[in-house]
Amino acid sequence: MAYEKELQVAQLAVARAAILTKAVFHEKAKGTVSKDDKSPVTIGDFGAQALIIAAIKHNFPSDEVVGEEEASSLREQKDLSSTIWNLVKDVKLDDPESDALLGGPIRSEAEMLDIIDMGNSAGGNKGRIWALDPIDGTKGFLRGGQYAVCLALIVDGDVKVGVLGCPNLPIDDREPLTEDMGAAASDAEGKGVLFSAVLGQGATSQPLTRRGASTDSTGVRPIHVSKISDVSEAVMCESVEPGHSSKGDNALIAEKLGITRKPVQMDSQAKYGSVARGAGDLYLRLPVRKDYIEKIWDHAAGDLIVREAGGQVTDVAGNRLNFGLGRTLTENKGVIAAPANVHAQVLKAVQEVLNSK
Ligand SMILES: Nc1ncnc2c1ncn2[C@@H]1O[C@H](COP(=O)(O)O)[C@@H](O)[C@H]1OP(=O)(O)O
Ligand SMILES: [Mg+2]
Ligand SMILES: [Mg+2]
Ligand SMILES: [Mg+2]
Repeated sequence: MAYEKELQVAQLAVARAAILTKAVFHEKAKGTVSKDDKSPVTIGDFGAQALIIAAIKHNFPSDEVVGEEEASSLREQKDLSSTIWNLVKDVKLDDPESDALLGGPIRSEAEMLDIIDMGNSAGGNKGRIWALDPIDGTKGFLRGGQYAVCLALIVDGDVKVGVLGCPNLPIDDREPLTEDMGAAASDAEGKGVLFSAVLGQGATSQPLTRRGASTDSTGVRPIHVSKISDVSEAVMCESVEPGHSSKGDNALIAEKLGITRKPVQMDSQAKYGSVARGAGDLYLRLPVRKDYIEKIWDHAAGDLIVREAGGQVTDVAGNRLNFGLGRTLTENKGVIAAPANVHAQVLKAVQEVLNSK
């Protein structure tokens, strides 16, 4: 099968990075610093980026990576850098065979910083480029909500492989979303799911932990978007952060579609995963600020996983997301993810609301 090795490496790399993010999730001090754009980054984000890029470069040395984080602030803050190194150097998968496939441990703190900076590809529509968000939903991660470790392989501008590790979502695909899902999340028993897709091969879910090359049963299940026919019964997913997408527009769209259930708010691409397995029906992300351009690492894996599960993903104009234009989605505004049979109806309602403003 095409992209078999890429999928295996991506799944194991995300699972290994999630061991680190889960450890940081339970710590009070998460080593948070503020980036130039005022958004937070933690020791978990840096550590996960190092582990995942190391695994990619070990297996596919000439591939490029568009990663969210960079190491410049760490080179100036020795304490922070050594805290991250102390976490990174000890992380390994249960299964030695799988660990070896990822190239084993990173050798030194200096090498770790250089690896983090290998996420500096400019992106584009030529060649093999991985899009990496080591922790998507950092604000949720800090708040104790949902977050996701996100990795996708883009070849000549087209997403071919997508993997989302969601440590705080239920393993069970059938568990309904609850209104407080995004608020007090945990990674206790029964939590932690890994969503995956390869273009043309469908989408799956499986438990995020206790997996590896020698595990007999990895519990891989095919997933599908919901079979909703009456859109008024839809469960809508949206961001927690009011600055990331317009809740006011979502409320007007819901009203137009006759949706009466309150939207489920959760951070990160966990929303794409939830729609892909039919736990939620719709994911709407309408811009708040006209000047914000979405980043490819915030959407590449989720876009493929939803489409391979039978959904459709477009921007507010009805165009597919274009991942071949660099590090950002310069041609797209907003995101609408929905089962294919209701997407047109939802898009129409979105456009009516936006045009009436
Ligand atoms: N103004 C904005 N509009 C839309 N998305 C944003 C905005 N500011 C930050 N983001 C990004 O939204 C993502 C989280 O989305 P959600 O709220 O749905 O979980 C984060 O990756 C975050 O980027 P960053 O990682 O730089 O904070
Ligand atoms: Mg993100
Ligand atoms: Mg991030
Ligand atoms: Mg961030």
